[in-house]
Amino acid sequence: MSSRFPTRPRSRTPVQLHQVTKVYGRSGRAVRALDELSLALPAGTFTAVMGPSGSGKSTLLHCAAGLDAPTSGSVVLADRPLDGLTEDQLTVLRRERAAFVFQSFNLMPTLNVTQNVGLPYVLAGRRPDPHAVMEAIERVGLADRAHHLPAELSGGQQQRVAIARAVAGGAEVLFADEPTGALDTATAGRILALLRSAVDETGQTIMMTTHDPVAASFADTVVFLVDGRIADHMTRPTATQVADRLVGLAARPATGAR
Ligand SMILES: Nc1ncnc2c1ncn2[C@@H]1O[C@H](COP(=O)(O)OP(=O)(O)OP(=O)(O)O)[C@@H](O)[C@H]1O
Repeated sequence: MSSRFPTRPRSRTPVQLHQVTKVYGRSGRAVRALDELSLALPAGTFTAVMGPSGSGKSTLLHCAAGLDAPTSGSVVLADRPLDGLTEDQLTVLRRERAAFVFQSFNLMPTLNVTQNVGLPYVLAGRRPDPHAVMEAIERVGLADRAHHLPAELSGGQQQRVAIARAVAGGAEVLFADEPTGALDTATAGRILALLRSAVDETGQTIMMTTHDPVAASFADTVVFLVDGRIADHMTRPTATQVADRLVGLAARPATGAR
């Protein structure tokens, strides 16, 4: 897949967060979703973010992707500090350097599957590469739905279109929030293998939240959040090790290790 995509100069550390705190709400009702969290993702790596419900996983992804602004601290995406960028500049940066697989799928309802997957090319002012688009659609198992509209697909199928689009577009960084949450085990395995190959074959950098130790085992590194802080890291994880670590974390308070 890689050879057909336009190559751009890539960052060596495309995602960087420095002492990021995110507080929602005010005074008595304030929630500290991220607490002075620092993290750097090297190019061409796959990182899974895990932790209990409410530990800050989605907030971390949103802040790292420039979809939400931290209360304090700084975020650098593809070598651009996000602080001080206008909303228009942020939109262009996200469009040119990042791709998103979020639970709100953001598929264009009037475009069919093929057109949705080719959309990053159109937004970048290029003609979609039909081979790359079709290959991505085949790899998420939707070749027989290529001309269907999103409304004619199940939720899990729509999610797979979003994944095909993110991979086919060749974005430098792919942010995925529970990308396999709505999928059966076999389809999830297929999608995770596709994400893994996007890292190994095209050098994409992936940051993915998940509750599933099997999904996390496809990553190079797992970051465990507790109360908005990084409580632990694991490299070259196996599903069993991840599951054991989650049980261990649930049994103790956050260490505050960062
Ligand atoms: N817009 C918001 N306004 C107020 N509080 C919020 C908002 N978004 C998130 N929070 C709070 O911030 C904390 C972290 O939420 P976040 O969605 O990042 O957690 P999560 O780890 O992704 O959870 P889950 O696994 O349940 O999806 C939670 O306590 C949540 O209630």
